[in-house]
Amino acid sequence: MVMIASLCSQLIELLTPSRLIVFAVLFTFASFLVDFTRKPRYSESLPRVGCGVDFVGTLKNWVLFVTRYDSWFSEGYEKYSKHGRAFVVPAAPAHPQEIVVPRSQAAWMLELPDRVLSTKEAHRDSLHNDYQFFGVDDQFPIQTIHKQLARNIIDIIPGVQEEVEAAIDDVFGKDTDWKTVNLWEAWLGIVPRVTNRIIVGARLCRNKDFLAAQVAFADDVVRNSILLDLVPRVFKPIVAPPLVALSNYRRWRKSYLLAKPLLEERLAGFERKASGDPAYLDWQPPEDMVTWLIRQARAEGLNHELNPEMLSKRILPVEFAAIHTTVVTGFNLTIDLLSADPSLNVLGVIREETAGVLSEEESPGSWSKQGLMSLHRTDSAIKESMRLSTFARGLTHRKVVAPEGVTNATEGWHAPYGASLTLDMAGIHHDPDIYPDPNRYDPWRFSRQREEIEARAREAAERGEKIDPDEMMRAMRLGMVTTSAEYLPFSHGRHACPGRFFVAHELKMILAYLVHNYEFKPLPERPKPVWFGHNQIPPVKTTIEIRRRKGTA
Ligand code: HEM
Repeated sequence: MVMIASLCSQLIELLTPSRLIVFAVLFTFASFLVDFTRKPRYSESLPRVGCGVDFVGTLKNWVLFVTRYDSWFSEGYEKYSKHGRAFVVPAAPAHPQEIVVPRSQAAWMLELPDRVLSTKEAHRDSLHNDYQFFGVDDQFPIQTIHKQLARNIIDIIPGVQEEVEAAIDDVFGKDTDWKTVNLWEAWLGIVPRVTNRIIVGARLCRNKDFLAAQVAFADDVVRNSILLDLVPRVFKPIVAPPLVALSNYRRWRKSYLLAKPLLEERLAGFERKASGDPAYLDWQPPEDMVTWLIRQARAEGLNHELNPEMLSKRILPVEFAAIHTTVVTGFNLTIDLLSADPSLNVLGVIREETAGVLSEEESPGSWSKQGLMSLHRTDSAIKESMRLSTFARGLTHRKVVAPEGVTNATEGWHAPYGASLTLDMAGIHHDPDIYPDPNRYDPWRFSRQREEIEARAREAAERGEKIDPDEMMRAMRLGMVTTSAEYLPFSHGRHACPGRFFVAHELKMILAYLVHNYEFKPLPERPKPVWFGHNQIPPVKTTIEIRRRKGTA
């Protein structure tokens, strides 16, 4: 006993604060090394960018990843991707390095089945889903959006238009004097509300506390992902739970309590209608994601899905996928439009096009799907901004989940289980061989091509001829919702964003309402974003000068 006590006191004497610090640093370093040895190893034949693969090079890569990631990609794009070769780019310390697949092999990558290359597992690793979304699998709500959103788009347009107009009036006001507005905050005032119109419906989408909790949850997911990327894998089960409990859990709980009455009411409505309650025979639930989730769970007999708590957790991944992506897209679009070449009169052209179509709608002033789809120039201005102003280096990530790995037959390299594959969206979008003058915002880049093909078709028709059907097909494929290996903001292939049809309508309605009801002062130059690892931090302090047009209030 005496011996143990004396050993303990000797130990305590040894543990000075400086020794404790050294011990913590060594332990963290050793953990990174253990992580490193467990990471997938790539073929020697794959070229690499960054500071090298030896010990010192790896350490440098981990540190410089934050500031050099974008330039490493650019270097690799020029040296390898443009020549149809894959290359390896360093990643954050806790992640395997990424194999950047060239555009010429995008089809190969995207057509491999999910049991070989998984989107779900790639997102799970990058967002640390198991911790951040409370271990609730995200595939059920993702399937709901895939199956239901595009199918219901015609029915949701009137509600979305109503919400767009009310949100913009609230954010920018009806005062006809010039005022200065923070642009990021403005988009945060519009998008979460409009998006939630299709997630939780008209009542809750206007509840400011509910929206604030959802936005804060999404912010926390992003921040925690960045932090957890820097933590060695062995520490994650220790670090992640308190981090998530302190932030994500609190936000979710707040949004859950606010949504609970609505969710209970909706669940009861379905129950009572199904049980033949006479008061509910004519009851029709609003078409929103809550309804779609309940319908899908009932159809599949998934009773554990049918409670308010689960429903409120199910909407979290969709809120996350939908809100910040749309906010940053709308934000970039506004600064691209306001810093565009004034001689193009972009806002004037959009005003003219949207006014023309809106006045010819079956119910003038109310958008229809057909009307929105015929806004070719407005579509082009948005699409061009999404091409130019990429907010991440790439958005298409896949993880190798086949135990035997995957072999690329074209080049002969092998990617083992756990390897990470990605497409270089920013490299492709800024390649002059694909998009001439790629760094210029050319709002009519896509509509010009469409109009040229349509003009040729008209001239051919006048001569009693037809143009090549492939040409007409090409014109139809120039819209912003058509994805391809050359246009990747919504990714491409079977996991391409299922929200893009809604986003296209939403952004066009927002833009139309803004240009009809407000005037803007141009920006002298486009504010610049900053790269942080694979993401861009938008210039969120940007302000714009805006005033309500007289006679529109
Ligand atoms: C401008 C706004 C948006 C952009 C740029 C965007 C982009 C993307 C991208 C790049 C992906 C990844 C696809 C892949 O891994 O291959 C994705 C997935 C997804 N997005 Fe969007 N998104 C936007 C808005 C939305 C909205 C509004 C919703 C829902 C209302 C939504 C729902 C989803 C879902 C559910 C997935 C997962 C698809 C799957 O894994 O199969 N997104 N989005």
